[in-house]
Amino acid sequence: MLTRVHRINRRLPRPFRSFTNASLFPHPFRCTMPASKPQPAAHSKVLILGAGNFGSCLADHLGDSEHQVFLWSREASVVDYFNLYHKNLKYLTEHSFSENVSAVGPDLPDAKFINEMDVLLFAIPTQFLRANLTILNRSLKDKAKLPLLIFVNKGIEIGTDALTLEIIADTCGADAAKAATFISGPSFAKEIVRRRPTSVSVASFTEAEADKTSDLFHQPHFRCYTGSDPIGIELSGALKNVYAIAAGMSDGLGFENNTRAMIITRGLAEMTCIGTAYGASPLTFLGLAGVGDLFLTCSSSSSRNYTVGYRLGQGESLDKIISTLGSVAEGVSTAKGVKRIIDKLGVNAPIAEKVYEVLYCDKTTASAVQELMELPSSRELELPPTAGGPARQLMEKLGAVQT
Ligand SMILES: NC(=O)c1ccc[n+]([C@@H]2O[C@H](COP(=O)([O-])OP(=O)(O)OC[C@H]3O[C@@H](n4cnc5c(N)ncnc54)[C@H](O)[C@@H]3O)[C@@H](O)[C@H]2O)c1
Ligand SMILES: O=P(O)(O)OC[C@H](O)CO
Repeated sequence: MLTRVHRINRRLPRPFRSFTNASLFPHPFRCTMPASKPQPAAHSKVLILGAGNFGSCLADHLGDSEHQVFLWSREASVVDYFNLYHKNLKYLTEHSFSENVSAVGPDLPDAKFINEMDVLLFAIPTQFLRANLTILNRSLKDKAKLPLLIFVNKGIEIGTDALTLEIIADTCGADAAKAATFISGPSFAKEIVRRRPTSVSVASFTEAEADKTSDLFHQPHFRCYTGSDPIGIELSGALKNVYAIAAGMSDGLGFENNTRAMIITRGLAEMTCIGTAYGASPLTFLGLAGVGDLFLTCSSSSSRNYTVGYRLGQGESLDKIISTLGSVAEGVSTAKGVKRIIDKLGVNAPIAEKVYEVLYCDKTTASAVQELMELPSSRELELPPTAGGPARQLMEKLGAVQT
């Protein structure tokens, strides 16, 4: 049954198989050649780095699809407990994991182990990715035969304002970044382990790599839609976290449905303007990773970013919220990078600005909302006239040739 779904997908004409913006918004950097070693038809060996909520749920999903999955945790207690009970000591604690998943760690696996893998999947929060990739790169000797590289984090690095593509290029080289694939979209871990119908965007500059990732993950309860705008997909995932904080703040202050709908819709307009000025396709923000994930996280207390905002709106301090959340809320650190990016691009993004001011400039949530509501009237939808500076710089760093 599952294999049949894959076959049907592969037979469809290309326009129906994948969402690609190439004709409308030609990305001059698309690569068509496969870059990672050939993937086995079944029983791939997958190393998932990061045994938090999302790494664990994806390990379970791939284990259920008969892949051989190794889940790396940097905590010895999590590794031992998992291998004894097939449960995660800290995250999704009620769930019994697939027998095809075993835990490894706390040290990062050695070069021999890494090179036996068909797939490396990174589910590490953005701020810790650079350090881990730097160590791991020492094991990736043969750059012509890399494992398939998949990234699921949704954030912007503090200090550098780097997207994950740039972190990969800095640590593992331009070819690894061009081959990297990104999964993003409305996907709460706790629903994926219960096999609730879910869909995600999968993007890479290298079409064949996005197809491989889609093939690996696609199941009747977990649909993948491929695309070729990884910059837009990355920005979507990072930015929606900031707007989820704003929506949570509004609810925490006691505002109701009209206000949340306003934040979601104006948030989408801001995200699209920021992305377009950055050099992404505006259409990407209408996909699962954009508006899909924005809807999800702005309207559910299951979202950690929404929860941070809600508790701020209720009057709790950021320090207390972070120290008791028990899990990462990427929007808190990402708000810093977003503020610098919008300043540099000269994009009007008042909601993102106010979130930054509440988090880092001691502005109260009530005055942030009041200031937003007192802004003069403006045109509703206007994309920035110039596009692409940061994306062009990033692609120059990748040494990507025009095709
Ligand atoms: N939870 C979700 O539903 C979900 C869905 C999609 C994407 N994501 C994204 O996936 C990423 C991970 O999120 P999560 O929900 O698994 O977070 P989490 O808070 O549940 O887990 C974080 C994991 O990172 C590990 N970690 C912390 N510091 C580390 C370090 N210095 N080096 C290596 N590992 C370290 C922790 O041990 C833990 O295993 C985030 O970018 C998040 O935005 C999460
Ligand atoms: O809990 P959040 O806010 O980090 O959201 C998790 C995922 O990004 C939802 O797609």
